[in-house]
Amino acid sequence: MHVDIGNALASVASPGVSRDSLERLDERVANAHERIEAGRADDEHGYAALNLPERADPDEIRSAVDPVADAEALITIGIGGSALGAATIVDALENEGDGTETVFLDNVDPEWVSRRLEGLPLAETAINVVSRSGTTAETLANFLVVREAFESAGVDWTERTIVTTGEAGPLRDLADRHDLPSLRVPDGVPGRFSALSAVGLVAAAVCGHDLEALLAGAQAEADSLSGSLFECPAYAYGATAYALDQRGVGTNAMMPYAESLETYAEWFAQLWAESLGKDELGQTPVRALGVTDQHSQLQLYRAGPRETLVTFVRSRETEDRPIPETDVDDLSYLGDATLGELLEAEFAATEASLAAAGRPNIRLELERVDEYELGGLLYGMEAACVLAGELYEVNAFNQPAVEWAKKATRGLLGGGEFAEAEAVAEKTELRVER
Ligand SMILES: O=P(O)(O)OC[C@H]1O[C@H](O)[C@H](O)[C@@H](O)[C@@H]1O
Repeated sequence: MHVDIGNALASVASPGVSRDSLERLDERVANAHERIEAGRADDEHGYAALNLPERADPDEIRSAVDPVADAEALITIGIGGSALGAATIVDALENEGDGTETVFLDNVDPEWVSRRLEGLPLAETAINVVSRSGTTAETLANFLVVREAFESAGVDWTERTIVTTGEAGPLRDLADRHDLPSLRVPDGVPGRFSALSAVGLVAAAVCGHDLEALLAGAQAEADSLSGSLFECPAYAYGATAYALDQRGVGTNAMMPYAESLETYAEWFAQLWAESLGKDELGQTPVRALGVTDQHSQLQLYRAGPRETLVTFVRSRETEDRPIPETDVDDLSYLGDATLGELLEAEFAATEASLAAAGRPNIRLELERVDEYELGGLLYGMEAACVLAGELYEVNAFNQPAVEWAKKATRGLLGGGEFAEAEAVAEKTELRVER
C-alpha cells in the first residue's frame, strides 16, 4: 500500500495540516508505536490483531473447509466484524475466485433474508457461521432460519456447516453438540480487526483464494511499521487523519475508485467508527464510491462545510475495455479512450477539483486488486486505526455503546432485564402522522 498525503498538507489545502505540525506529531507517533509494539509482544487484547499475519494458519483453515471446498454457493452468517472482513475479501477478489456464489446474511430483514435464500442449490451450498461472542442475536436467528431451510429441503446441514467462534458460548455449544468442524476466533482479536483470521479467511478459502498471499501482503505492511509517520504508510494515514480531525475535519469519506472495493469502504466504516468513536471523540466515516459518488456526494465535499477528508483508493493496474467509436461528433472524445482511461481521468479530475478548492484528500494506492495488495490494505488500515486510537487516547478495542443496544434488544424481546431501553421507548412522545 502506498499513501500520498500531499493534498492534506496546508500548502495546497485548507484546512490541512502543515508538514511542521506533522513533524511535531511524529514524537507522539514514536511513543504510540512503542506502545503498540509492547502490546503486540505481549499479545494484549486488540494489539494481538496486528500479529495475525504470522499467527493465522492457512492449513488449519483449508482442512476445516475441505468437506465443502467444492460448494457451488456459500452462505456466510455473521454481522459487523464477523461478516465485513470476509465480504470485503470475496467481493474484492470475485474475478479471481473459483466462481462460488456468495451470500452474506447479516441483516435480519425477513423479506431480504427470504430473497437471499431463494434459488440457492442447498444440496451444493456451504454454511459459514461466524460470531466471536457466539451470542449475537442476528447471527443465531439467521442460522436457525438457514438450518430450517436446509431441513425443509431434505439437506443435512450438519454436513455442510463450518463454525468460527470463541472458546465458549452458545454457538460453540451448538458446534460441539452436532460435531461440526469449527475454528477459533483468536484470543485478543476484536471482531473488526479479525479479517485476517479464520473469521475472514474461511469464506476466502471456500472461494479458492490464496490465503498465503493475503497474509504475505499483510506481513509486508506489518514489517513497515516504524516509529515515524514519514517512514510508514499506515501511520502516515492514521496520523494525518487524526491531525485533520484536530483541525475540524470530522468526517472521513472513504472513496475507492474500484467497484470491487465497495464493500471495503463498509468494512472501513465499522473499523473507524467503532474503534475511535469514544469519549465524544472520533471521525465519522462515510462510504463513497468513485466514480458513482462524483455525481452525488462530491458537491458536498467540494462546496459544503470544510469538514471532510476524502480518502481515495486507487488501483494502478486494472482490466480494461475499449469504448466503441461513434459517428456522433460530440462523443468523439470518447472514441479513442478506454473505460479504464475514463476512470483514471475521472479520478484525477476529482482529486484535482478537491485540491483546487482547498479540500484535504489522501490517496491510497494499490498495485492492483489481488490477494497480496488487499491483505496489505486491510492490515494497513487496522494499524492506522490502532495508531489513531493511541493519538486520541481512547480504547480502540471496545464498543460499549454498541453493547448497550445489544442488551436493550434482548431486554425488549424478553431475553433479559434492561430498564433503560424501556425508559427510552417511553420518551417517544412526539408523533406526527398523516
Ligand atoms: O462476532 P460477534 O460476537 O457476533 O459480534 C458481531 C458484532 O457485534 C457487535 O455489534 C459489535 O459491536 C461488533 O464489533 C461485532 O463485530
